[in-house]
Amino acid sequence: MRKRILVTGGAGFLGSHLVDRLMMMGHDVLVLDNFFTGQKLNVSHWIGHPNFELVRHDVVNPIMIEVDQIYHLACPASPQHYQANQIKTIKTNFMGTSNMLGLAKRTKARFLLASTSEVYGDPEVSPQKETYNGNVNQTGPRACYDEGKRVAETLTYGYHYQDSVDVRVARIFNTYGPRINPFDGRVMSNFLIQALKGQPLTVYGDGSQTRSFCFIHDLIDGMIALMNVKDDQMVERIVDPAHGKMADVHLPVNLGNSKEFTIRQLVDVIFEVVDSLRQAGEPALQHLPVLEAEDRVQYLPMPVDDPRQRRPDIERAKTLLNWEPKWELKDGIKEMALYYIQQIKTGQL
Ligand SMILES: O=C(O)[C@H]1O[C@H](OP(=O)(O)OP(=O)(O)OC[C@H]2O[C@@H](n3ccc(=O)[nH]c3=O)[C@H](O)[C@@H]2O)[C@H](O)[C@@H](O)[C@@H]1O
Repeated sequence: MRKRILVTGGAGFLGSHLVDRLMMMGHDVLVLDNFFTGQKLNVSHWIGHPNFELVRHDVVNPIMIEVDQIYHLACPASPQHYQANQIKTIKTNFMGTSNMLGLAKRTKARFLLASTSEVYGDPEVSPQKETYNGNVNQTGPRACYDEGKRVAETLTYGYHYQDSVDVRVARIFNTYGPRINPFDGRVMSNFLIQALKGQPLTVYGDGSQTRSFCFIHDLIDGMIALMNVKDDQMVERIVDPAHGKMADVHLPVNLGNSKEFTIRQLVDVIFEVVDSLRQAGEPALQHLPVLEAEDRVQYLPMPVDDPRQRRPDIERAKTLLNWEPKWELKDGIKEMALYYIQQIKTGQL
């Protein structure tokens, strides 16, 4: 059924892929973005389409519109970007989420919060289940994002229990793919650009920290499935971590790939992909330098509070949504490399 769907942060990396899919499903899509990290170019192919609307708007300010569903993604996601203006990051998560939940309440729209694995902080358990309450440093440099998303979750459940807003919370783990800004600062874009340009890969710490990388198309499948699953299925009868007794709990859902890699292992996969593209004769790479094996990695200090390990337990998503990631890391990295190669060819990089 055709719906009117709002995507906040819809010109960003995740948002624009979500918009593509919703548009292709035939929905009316309204994008709000303040273009702090989002880019018009990510959605420019929809401009002029009768089902599509793009509005420059900061979710910190309320907006009055009529919608059936809200995907609330607006917030810078790269540690470099969200730490650049910590107050703004907290405001975006607190005030922005409050405004969008107010809108959901008024319009009776279903609301999906794009939360994050960062709510688990530097986890002491692996893999991380939705019932794990996390280990977050609330005064550290990442707190603006981690605590911001935690309070966004709290607000979401507040509106659910108090005002019966139909909500879903997706805890999104590291996601990668085409359209991540090459200067985003996160590991996948940094490493790929460096490998393509023949620069040393900047490994923070000794590279033994782990992450689990989900390809964008898998993630979007999961988000849409979560938005459209029946409300009564969201509730699970479990031992409630809040008081240790059996209770019906409306839980968030981890969305991510459960295959875990050390950052050193990621370096190897990146080189495997880029070297094979070079060997296949990719013309854009022929004039770029290639480093000797011993010069290919540069070790830099570990950022403060950088989580040592991260891997989602996705059993809940598998059962509830009949969903699991399909893309292999190597294949996803190749797609992303081809996207940057196109930018190199057109002189944008
Ligand atoms: O995706 C998630 O679950 C969340 O985690 C990410 O944070 P982080 O995992 O630290 O993302 P990156 O900046 O990509 O770093 C991943 C790992 O690679 C390392 N890294 C990063 C960049 C680099 O050049 N070199 C490097 O070794 C970092 O120290 C970290 O251990 C981002 O904060 C969010 O996009 C997101 O909500």
